[in-house]
Amino acid sequence: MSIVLGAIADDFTGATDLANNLVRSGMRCLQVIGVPEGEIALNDVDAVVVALKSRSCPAGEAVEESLAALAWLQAQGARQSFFKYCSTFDSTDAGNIGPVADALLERLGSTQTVMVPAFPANGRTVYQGHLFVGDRLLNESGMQHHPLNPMRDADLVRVLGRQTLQAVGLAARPVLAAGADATRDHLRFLAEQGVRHVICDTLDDQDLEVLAEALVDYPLVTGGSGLGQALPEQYRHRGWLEEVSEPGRLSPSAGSALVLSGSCSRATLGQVEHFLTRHPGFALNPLALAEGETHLAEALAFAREHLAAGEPVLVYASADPERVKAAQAVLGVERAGEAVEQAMGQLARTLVDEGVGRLVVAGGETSGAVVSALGVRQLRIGGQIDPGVPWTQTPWPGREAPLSLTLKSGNFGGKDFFTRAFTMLEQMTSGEGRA
Ligand SMILES: Nc1ncnc2c1ncn2[C@@H]1O[C@H](COP(=O)(O)OP(=O)(O)O)[C@@H](O)[C@H]1O
Ligand SMILES: O=C(O)[C@@H](O)C(=O)COP(=O)(O)O
Repeated sequence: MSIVLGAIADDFTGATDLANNLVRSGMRCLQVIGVPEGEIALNDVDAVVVALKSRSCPAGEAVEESLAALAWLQAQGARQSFFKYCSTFDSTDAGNIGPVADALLERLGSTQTVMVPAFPANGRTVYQGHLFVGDRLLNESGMQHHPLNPMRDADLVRVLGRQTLQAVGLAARPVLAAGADATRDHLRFLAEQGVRHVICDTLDDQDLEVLAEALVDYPLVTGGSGLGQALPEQYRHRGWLEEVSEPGRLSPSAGSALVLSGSCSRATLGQVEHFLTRHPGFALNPLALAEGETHLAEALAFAREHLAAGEPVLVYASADPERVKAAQAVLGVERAGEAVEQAMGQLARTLVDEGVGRLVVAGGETSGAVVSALGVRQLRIGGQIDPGVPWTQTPWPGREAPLSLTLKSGNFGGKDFFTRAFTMLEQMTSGEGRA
């Protein structure tokens, strides 16, 4: 059976975010980790999201992996391709959004794509090409301190212009306000001028609907998960989707509850603080991790003791910008990040093997490290905890219950996310309050 949408996500939390919105809009969606090596069963699947860890790697690698994902998705008959990146446009002047979008367009033999990072439900909007997080410009939102890709410019036409040699244009709000036909005309006009990448303003869900209608025939669209919320309705109009009930049903969960947090984003820092007022937590220090095995062994011992007592436990490296800078000053940006990511991967592997069955991971890169260490290949998408963050499940060898896993984008989720996630899983899997 052919799929309708083939998506390539540049990180794992972003992939579940997109998959979550597709499921909520009625698509049957499978998330795979990396490009599948062989055949996989795609009966009753409308969309596949291939999760890559290509946001912060060298641009050449990101291009190569994204093209491999595209080839696989096309082999599954995808009618439309979607390159998913962060709603805060996480990238640097070296890429990877520009180089990957250029390569995908070229491979698809297409001349234009759009950039729609907005996710209004989570406060990400674009006006006159400028990205806002809530009421702040991107470069004043906290994202200017991101450990790997500090976002110091909110003007996306300018940001993308530094990542590609191709012409970058804008579809501004007045065009969208005039409707889908006017938007299509504007895009065509820009294409005639040789504009390959069009940054699209988006203030609300209605703008996303206009964009989805104007873009349903584009071979490639790019952006955040907001567009993923609006496209399924257009596929339905075309008769490409069957009506399904409960696309996001989960199985009963079991096992102890662990939170691993490597995100230093503002929302996560608040969630860590909130969790620590109620439950135990161990703070990982990247400098101590780089010195040898002792610090990690202490973290493991701490987690084991509290998990054995039946408590949910948090292990976190999340720290404010000053502490992140201090660690980076000694180890360098990459080594500091790697030290934390490696530790998170080892903690996850060991503790899941020992009986953790419900795991929340905060941070995109961190989730990539954890999911890779666990060797997870596919995720079934369940109900939503907060916008952009669903519970997911994957079979776990030797256990009847699957491993329940949440990959939380750094900046998503309410203050009580870490505690509420476990309560909501209970409700979702016992049949009450399914999202
Ligand atoms: N205390 C710290 N010092 C330096 N780097 C850190 C620290 N804690 C986490 N990191 C690194 O910061 C990066 C955070 O990125 P990520 O997990 O994608 O979070 P987010 O989703 O907020 O972007 C990871 O590479 C992580 O290992
Ligand atoms: O679009 C988004 O904001 C998210 O889906 C996403 O990609 C977040 O990435 P991280 O904050 O790095 O988890």
